[in-house]
Amino acid sequence: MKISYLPEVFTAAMPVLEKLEAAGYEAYFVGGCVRDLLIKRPIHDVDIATSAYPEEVKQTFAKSIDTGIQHGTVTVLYGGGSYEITTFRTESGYQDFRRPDKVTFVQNLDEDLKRRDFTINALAMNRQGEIVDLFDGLGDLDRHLIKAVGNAEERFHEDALRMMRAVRFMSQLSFQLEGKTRQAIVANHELLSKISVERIREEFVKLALGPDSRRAFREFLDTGLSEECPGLKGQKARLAIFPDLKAGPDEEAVFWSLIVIMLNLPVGQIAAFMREWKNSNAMSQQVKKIVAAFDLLSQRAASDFDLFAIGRENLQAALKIADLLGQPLPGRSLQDRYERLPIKQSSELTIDGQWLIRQGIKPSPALGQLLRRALTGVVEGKVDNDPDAIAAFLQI
Ligand SMILES: Nc1ccn([C@@H]2O[C@H](COP(=O)(O)OP(=O)(O)OP(=O)(O)O)[C@@H](O)[C@H]2O)c(=O)n1
Ligand SMILES: [Mg+2]
Repeated sequence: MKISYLPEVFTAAMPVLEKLEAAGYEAYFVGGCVRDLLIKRPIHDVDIATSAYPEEVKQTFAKSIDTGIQHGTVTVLYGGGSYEITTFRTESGYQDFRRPDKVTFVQNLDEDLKRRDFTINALAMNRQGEIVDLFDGLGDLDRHLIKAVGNAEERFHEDALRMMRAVRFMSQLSFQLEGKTRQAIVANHELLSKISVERIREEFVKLALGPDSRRAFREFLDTGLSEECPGLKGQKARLAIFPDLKAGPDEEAVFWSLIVIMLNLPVGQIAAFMREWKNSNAMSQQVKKIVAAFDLLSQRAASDFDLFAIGRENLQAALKIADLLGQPLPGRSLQDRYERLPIKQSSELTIDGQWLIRQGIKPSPALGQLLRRALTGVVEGKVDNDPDAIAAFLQI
């Protein structure tokens, strides 16, 4: 198979392949970029595999960075682009199910492709646009299958994260798991516990935000993978709501909030759960606010001040969650009410503490209460946002 028309990301990278070939080495585009080209997905970056050793790659180009030189990867800066160039390699050892004990460089592309995870990711393309397909990755692209290269058990023992990658690709590509690959995940799901949470999280979030996340999440539960994830052990029944959502989440904060809501976590446990997953404090704070907003809106009629305190973005996220869960909330009218609020931020209030002091109020808890009354009054439309009107309203 030969591709006649190549997108710009590839043509821009051609001189890199040419330079390596001119220096006497073999060089190919490999992995996700070739897969995405063939199924017409947007391509973010291209990866290059070569017979040149890292030192030789560095000698071929003027500018390079040792990004992962111990694994054979050099990042080359060329013609305004940046390219990861990895020496053909095979890996051996894998005592810990995540990193090869040693990387062995090999002299041909075939050996390199053999140790890759899935057939659809084990494709290479040369400078002429010819596809190298040793494991019928093209057939699996047609059949919409995620299938391990060679023996699935071996591939998952080499790197257990690949089991998460399998369900992540299901979601992103709307593919199915091939039978033996699926069986190998079921049989080996416990190996995932050896993998760092950061790496698992990255795949989990990609799964959640992919177009087919609900079906992929079902497999994440059914294969046992969820049992190896922070805070999800023994929670299959609760998480089983996810595949029945009206649609998948389209934002990370909405996704984590949904998980927290499905798990029915008390407010006090949200931060610890988010930390276990190595989420940022900012994400954790955002999720806490969205979940609190969702709880409030589900439990009682929100006042204008409630809406003000929730804020536009968290309101939208909470309403989105209610919609995905099929819990009817009067979303439109709540949003309309929010948009009609006289002010959206405390800073928009025309008075502040200093102003109250100038009116003769002493710095004290009472001053704070006055300020709060002024803010509530303005937000709820009981008084105009004007110092004179507020002074009369507060009777000062
Ligand atoms: N655990 C892994 C990770 C990666 N790879 C190989 O390395 C390539 C590049 O990896 P990566 O960029 O992580 O994944 P992509 O398949 O390119 O997917 P994405 O579009 O998310 O980058 C993969 O296609 C695959 O051939 C692998 O065999 N095993
Ligand atoms: Mg990639």
